[in-house]
Amino acid sequence: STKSLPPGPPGWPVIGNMLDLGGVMPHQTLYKLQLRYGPVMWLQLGSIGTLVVQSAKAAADLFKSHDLAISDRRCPDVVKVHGYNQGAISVCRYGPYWRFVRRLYASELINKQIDGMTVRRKCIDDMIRSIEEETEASRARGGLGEVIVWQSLFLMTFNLMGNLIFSKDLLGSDGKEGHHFLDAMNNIVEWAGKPNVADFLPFLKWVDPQGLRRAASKEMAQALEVVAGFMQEREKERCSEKEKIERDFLDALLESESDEKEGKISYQNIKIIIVEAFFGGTETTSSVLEWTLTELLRKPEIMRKAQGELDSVVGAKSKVEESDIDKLVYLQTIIKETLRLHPSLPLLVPRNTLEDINYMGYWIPKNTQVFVNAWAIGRDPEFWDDPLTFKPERFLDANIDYKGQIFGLIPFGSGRRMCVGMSMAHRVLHLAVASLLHYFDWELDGNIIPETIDMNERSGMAVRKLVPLKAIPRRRRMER
Ligand code: HEM
Repeated sequence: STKSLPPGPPGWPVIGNMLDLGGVMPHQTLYKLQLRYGPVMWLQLGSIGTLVVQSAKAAADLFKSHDLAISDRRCPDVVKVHGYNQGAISVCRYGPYWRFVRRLYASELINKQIDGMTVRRKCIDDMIRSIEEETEASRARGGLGEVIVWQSLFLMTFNLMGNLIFSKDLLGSDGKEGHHFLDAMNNIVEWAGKPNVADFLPFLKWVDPQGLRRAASKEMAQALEVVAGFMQEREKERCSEKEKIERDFLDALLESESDEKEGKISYQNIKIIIVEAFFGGTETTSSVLEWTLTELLRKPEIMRKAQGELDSVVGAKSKVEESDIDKLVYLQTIIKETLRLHPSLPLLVPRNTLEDINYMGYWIPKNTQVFVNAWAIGRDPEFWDDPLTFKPERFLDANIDYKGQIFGLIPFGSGRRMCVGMSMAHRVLHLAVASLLHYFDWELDGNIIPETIDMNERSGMAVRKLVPLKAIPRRRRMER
């Protein structure tokens, strides 16, 4: 029995179970398949053997007993353009380069408390201002003041990364390069999100039958070129006498380029690490914010309760501060509940086994792709009561967090390769939701019944709402 693979649907010759993966939302297809095959499943995707893990118990066993063995990544073919898979820590091989860059990332980008706090404050204030401007513009056009919330949320996260990395807003009145960069990023994601037969049937790799690699290569070149422009500008500044006040992530990367003692990051890899930070830190966070507001608009009594808490903790202060977050206990449960039902990366980032493993009585060979379905695990009926209902109260008396040790809630993954940006995301999510509810009452157009809001998903850099949320913000606070 230790030599058998987990159960799974029978496959076709050559393509195996490729058709079982479904269309653009494989996490949903896999969730349905577990009804027949159980929470640990095997799929043969062309030549790639794939282990699928879909319950809290099975995830606990995997991460507790085999974390090191699953610390490598499986990287889609389109992501290999321009050496992206070698430079980006989310997809590079497990080893010394990954370790070195991850440490630098954590110390110089994610956990820079003081600078980070100032930047977060600025970007959240800009977000509130942009929502006010949008709503005023809508009223000026004779509308109800309705806004497409996503735009302001994404702008906030994009400019947050721009400020932490380059010390400037990339999207704004004069951000031409920022728009080029964003267009290229969106296009790469579109190409990378399309199922690519060359991933499953490697003999087709060199033919690139769908042209995905060629298209992604062109867009990646454009994104890297924009970053190269910023780097050249910075290098000139660094050579000049002008003294720079704050040291940002770009400075840290450029310094490490010549740091012989610790390791060395090539010029190309610096560009790749920067592109990756935008991929990792923007749409993931803004999609969770959009889902949070959506869930609150569907259940206005939960929104009112959160605002009641804000009134008692933040009171008449004009701004929510980061130091308030620990006291906003109900708000924290809302974020957890949103991440349970709407993890931005539902299958995490696919892993790859470094060796054969004996897992829950099954034999999993070396070089197996591993999908951990965090989306299905958040709906696991063995772990959660009434799993399909949005109910933040479930967390009030439960000691459950998302730091990767409670396996029913793993939106940031677990183990060595879990999200390095989690603590930044945690701060931004709480500060942003608290500010959105502190400044505004949110309403739907009177013709829309809350329960009928479209909850379908679309995939991109992260899984977000297919139909962007539209809502009417009404100012609660006069001062900002
Ligand atoms: C709500 C926001 C976010 C969510 C839900 C999220 C989720 C995830 C997940 C599921 C993984 C894969 C974990 C695994 O395989 O176990 C991951 C990896 C990663 N995330 Fe995030 N993330 C978020 C925000 C961020 C931010 C703000 C950054 C950086 C600025 C970031 C950078 C990364 C990187 C670099 C990795 C790769 C880590 C590695 O392979 O060692 N993420 N993230």
